[in-house]
Amino acid sequence: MVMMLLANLTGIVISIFIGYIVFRFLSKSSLIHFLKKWWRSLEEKCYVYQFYKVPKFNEHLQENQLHRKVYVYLNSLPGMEDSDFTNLYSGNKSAEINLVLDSNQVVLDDFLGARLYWKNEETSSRSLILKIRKKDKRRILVPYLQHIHTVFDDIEQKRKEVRLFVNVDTELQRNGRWRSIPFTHPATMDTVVMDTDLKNKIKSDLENFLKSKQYYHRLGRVWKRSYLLYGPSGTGKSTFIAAIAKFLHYDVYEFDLNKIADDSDLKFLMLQTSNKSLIVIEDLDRYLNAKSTTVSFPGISNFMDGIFSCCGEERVMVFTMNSKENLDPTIIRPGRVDVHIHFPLCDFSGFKILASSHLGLKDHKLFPQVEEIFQIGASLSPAEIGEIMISNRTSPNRAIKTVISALHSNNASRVARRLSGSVSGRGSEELDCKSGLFGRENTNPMKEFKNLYGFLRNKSSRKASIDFDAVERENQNPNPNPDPNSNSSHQS
Ligand SMILES: Nc1ncnc2c1ncn2[C@@H]1O[C@H](COP(=O)(O)OP(=O)(O)OP(=O)(O)O)[C@@H](O)[C@H]1O
Ligand SMILES: [Mg+2]
Repeated sequence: MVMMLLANLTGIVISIFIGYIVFRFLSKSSLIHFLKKWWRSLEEKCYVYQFYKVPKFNEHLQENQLHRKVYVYLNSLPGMEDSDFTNLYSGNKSAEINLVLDSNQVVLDDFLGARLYWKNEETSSRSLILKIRKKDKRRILVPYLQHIHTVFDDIEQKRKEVRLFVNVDTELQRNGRWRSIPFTHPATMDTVVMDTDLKNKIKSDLENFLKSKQYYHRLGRVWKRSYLLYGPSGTGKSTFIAAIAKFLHYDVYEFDLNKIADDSDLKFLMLQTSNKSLIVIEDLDRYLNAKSTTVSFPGISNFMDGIFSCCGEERVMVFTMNSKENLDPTIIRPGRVDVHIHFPLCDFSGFKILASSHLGLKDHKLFPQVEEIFQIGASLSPAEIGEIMISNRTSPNRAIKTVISALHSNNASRVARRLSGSVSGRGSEELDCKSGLFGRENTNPMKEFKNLYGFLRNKSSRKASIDFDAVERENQNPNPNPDPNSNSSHQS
């Protein structure tokens, strides 16, 4: 009995083993590929198909834009990589390789549960032929073509060179008021030192904005999103603007308010900006707090509200400030500024990120000493710490020692000022923040947020903060017909 059981068991184990070997052989050999192909062609024979032709040229021999869009779309499909045969071309950037359809190549695509077949017919008249099951046609054809348009727009946007536009004086306007150069700033979202959660929140906020066209239109709102970056000098605000531009592949229009004659000039310049662009005003606080201003307060408010953008949309506005205090709070009210992002001076975790990126150090025997001095309140801006590390990059030991002594002297002058009472006035504290010598120990972010919206979402006074208050409110009063593409719930 036992012998029989053992024999059966051995038989089962041997059959499993043989089955496994056969399966491995089939999956590695071309047989499985042929079986799949045979099954697919059998399946195809069971359905009735509809064909659509997208010719490369129209009857006037002009290029059919739809052909171009579909062609670009097809070349981007993951199915291209699985094709039996395709062309490889080098791209514009070095080391970039593109997969390009070959003549008569067939590519498969899936959309909303339907399978679509495209053939690149390069006979006398070059065309792309779409084959689609008749039963799926009515359901998916229109959304599928819209999907191709959207993907094409995205690809084009990513390919195009990002440019930086700056406005010139009214006297120099013979060639237009905007001058542009390629925007080659090396900063990216990865290189900016910032709390990782906060960075991810900002990235998904930007991505959601891009997907929310219908939602904004249904609400009758200008499709724009405004960010306020505030914090002491050298904390990465301008660098972050470059990172946003790269992330979105948007051109940057930097408005220099000092070169703008009046409100209507500001309006004129705004009308000359293009869609899908980043509108930037740096140091807005300094301009608003200055005595002589050519552009009025309502002029700037209207600009921030986006009501000037009568003819364009999809704009991201970014304003930078060293401090939100001393400002008329209406200038940064929700709707006018959607997201507030604080750029703090360095803390120990920021220091560690800088040490890792600038010196390649994950840990060091002097780190506990650095942590200790951060804990007693000393601080420097990422710009200052980064600079010390760059100039001492050949000797990480020396770099950290220099950071420690810079932190010590920062702490000593901070204590001396406190004793002499000179930090009691907020104005002088701002000045110190600009030179990067002082922390924000007197600036309570909780108070700032409460003052503005009666609301706080800040992990610690040293950590960068983001205020999604406006979005929260949208979530609390959701639109009865929310846009399926719009997703702001992640921000809560
Ligand atoms: N958070 C950061 N991440 C990465 N680099 C930073 C950061 N902060 C500062 N730096 C570096 O310090 C230098 C100055 O930064 P940046 O000009 O962005 O500061 P800022 O906040 O705009 O200052 P300001 O208020 O004076 O305009 C840049 O070279 C940048 O690379
Ligand atoms: Mg700056």
